[in-house]
Amino acid sequence: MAAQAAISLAGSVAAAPSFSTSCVSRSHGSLSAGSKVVPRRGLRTFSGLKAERCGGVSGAGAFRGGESFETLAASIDAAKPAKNVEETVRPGQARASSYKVAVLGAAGGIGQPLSLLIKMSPLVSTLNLYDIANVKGVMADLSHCNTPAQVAGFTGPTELAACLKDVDLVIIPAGVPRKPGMTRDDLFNINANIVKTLIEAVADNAPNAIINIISNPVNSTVPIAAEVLKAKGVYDPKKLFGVTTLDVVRANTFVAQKKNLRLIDVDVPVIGGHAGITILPLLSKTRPSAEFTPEEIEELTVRIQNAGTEVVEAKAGAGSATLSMAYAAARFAESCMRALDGDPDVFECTFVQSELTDLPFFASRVKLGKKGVEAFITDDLEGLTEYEQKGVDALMAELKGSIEKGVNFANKQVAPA
Ligand SMILES: NC(=O)C1=CN([C@@H]2O[C@H](COP(=O)(O)OP(=O)(O)OC[C@H]3O[C@@H](n4cnc5c(N)ncnc54)[C@H](O)[C@@H]3O)[C@@H](O)[C@H]2O)C=CC1
Ligand SMILES: O=C([O-])CC(=O)C(=O)O
Repeated sequence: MAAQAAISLAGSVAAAPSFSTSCVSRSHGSLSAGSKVVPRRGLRTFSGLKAERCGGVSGAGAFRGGESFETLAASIDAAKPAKNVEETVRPGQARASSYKVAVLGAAGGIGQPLSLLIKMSPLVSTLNLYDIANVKGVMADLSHCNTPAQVAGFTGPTELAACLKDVDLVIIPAGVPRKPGMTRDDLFNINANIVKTLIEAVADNAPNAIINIISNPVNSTVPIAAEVLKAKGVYDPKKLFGVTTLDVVRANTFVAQKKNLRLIDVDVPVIGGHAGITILPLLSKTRPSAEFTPEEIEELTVRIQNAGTEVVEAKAGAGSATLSMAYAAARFAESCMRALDGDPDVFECTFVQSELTDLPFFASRVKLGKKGVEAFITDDLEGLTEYEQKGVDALMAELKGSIEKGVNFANKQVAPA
């Protein structure tokens, strides 16, 4: 395992107003058309998703349609459109930065709103949508938005390679969602195969891409992906991410509500994994600092751990979180692209290969850089309260089992390289 850099927030990093919350606060934290744009160090915010580096796009959010042609043109890839591409604006001159993104499972409950949010990002030049069905309609629909990203649709396994060719970022929300009464692990049998097949194609066609895995159970699908990539000889642990951003988004929301804080100011790190008790919010590390009674800690922790189930039950058989997940995944994708783009202040909690605990994978706050994970933030795990330490101790066995289940599944299926 490669040695991992670790950063203490007490050091230089701490001085930077760098956490997701501060980024959100600078960008006003909402998608409302009335959001103001707050320039910072010459960079620009965009659409409430914390995209502070917008590749030459002027401050106005592109989704509002008020931007100039020059503004749009500056962030369009001047390269020839790929197969199935429908241009939404005329190609312009060189852009400062833009990325090619693929969403696998793009026609689904998460995939559609996520693709819309990605389409709104001025960091994106090309948006490739893949699903086993219904992509053409989603592509036609999205391609009418007058934002710079060029949309292309790809349907079924024969078009998967073309979808993935040379992409910088692959986001995977493909797979079945829960129904009431199910655990995330109940999705394993179907989703493990889906993720394995998709990651094989990623390894073959976009071996250098950053990979964001949303498909559940994340605690197992990420280890599966790692094993598949290893077998293909292209595993880079710094570039494989399980998306746990929704846990942070929920923690921030619930804490702000409980403590009557400005929603966009709150930042709560969430560590461990992404299922039940493996989701562990560190309320003692809340920023701005807040006091909680033991009852509040118990209530908030349990609510954050069960928030996915709260949505599954409210949807009563119609699926699980889609809109909040799309928001969270778009935020994480933006963070990855900002980091690729050289923004030095990008921090997110995410489920990654890690040496912070005895487990091979663990969700924690990391610093993202041009090559993926740049450093692990060790401060969050230091000085835990007794309640939090008990939470860590309690989650280890379940998380270990889920990781091993994924690894065993993958190793039964993939031939060594
Ligand atoms: N990481 C997280 O925080 C969260 C994860 N999820 C997970 O995300 C996944 C997707 O959820 P939804 O979008 O609500 O489900 P959905 O059923 O609405 O959409 C899934 C999409 O995946 C597609 N799909 C199925 N097999 C595929 C394959 N082999 N290749 C490409 N696409 C394929 C389907 O056609 C469908 O369009 C579920 O596993 C769910 O549990 C959901 C919420 C939060
Ligand atoms: O609960 C689910 O099945 C979907 C999910 O991961 C979440 O909403 O956190």
